[in-house]
Amino acid sequence: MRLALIQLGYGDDETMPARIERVSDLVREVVDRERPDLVVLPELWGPTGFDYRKWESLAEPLDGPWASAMTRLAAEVGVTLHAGSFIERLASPGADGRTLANTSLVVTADGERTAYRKIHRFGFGSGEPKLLEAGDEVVTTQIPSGTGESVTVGLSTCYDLRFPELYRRLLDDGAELLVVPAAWPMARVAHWTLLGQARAVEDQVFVAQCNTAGTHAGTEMGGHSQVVAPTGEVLAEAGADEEVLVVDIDTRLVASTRESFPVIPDRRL
Ligand SMILES: O=C(O)CCC(=O)C(=O)O
Repeated sequence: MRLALIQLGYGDDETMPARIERVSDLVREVVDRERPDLVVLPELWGPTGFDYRKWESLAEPLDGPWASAMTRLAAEVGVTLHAGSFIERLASPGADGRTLANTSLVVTADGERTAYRKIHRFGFGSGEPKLLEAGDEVVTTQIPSGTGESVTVGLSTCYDLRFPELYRRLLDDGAELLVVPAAWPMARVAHWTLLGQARAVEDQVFVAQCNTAGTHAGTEMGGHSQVVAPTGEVLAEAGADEEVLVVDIDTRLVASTRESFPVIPDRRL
């Protein structure tokens, strides 16, 4: 299965429609050149990651312009697209009384869509916890692997990576590949790479982490997207700038790693 991770860089002066155009062209180019089975984009790249002052005005429902553009793009280029996340406007207030969520979206070429609402909100009281509703559903989805079989993909977003119990739930739900879009700052990028490798080793799964590059809202993003094998081997790692990573993974390695080093059955719950 071939993965393409687009580690997008941006600043403060690009509008959301202009960025959607630019990203669509990047997706078209990589699909044309590399024929991946899955393309991954970062967290909140449309409404500008950390710039939460823009979120209210750029929020939209699941059938809004961003999600519709991503659905059309996946169909046009014939690929499964993990479009990263956007600010979703919910139909009614959730348990915390908020009407916005940080929602990831996976779209297949034939228009099947899976949404995941970020469970762990980042911001220590401000930003996400103040503005967004938390997701309460652990989500996996089946995507075509390119060999005629399907792969179970576990969904999570950025700060979720610090909470291993979520990934145990995804493991128990059959995840073979964990995809993590992010807007993770440079200041803690060492945690980003370390935690991704830890999740791969402890759950014996592939981990594909797609971060943001550039500086926006005064925060330098960390880049260093990576793909990690169930053995812990880092198969590819990006630098700090905008970059596209293309990596072939053999999903049979999940079963063979678990068979040759059967640590998971030794869990004591
Ligand atoms: O946990 C971190 O250090 C960064 C998390 C983050 O930036 C996010 O979830 O948006």
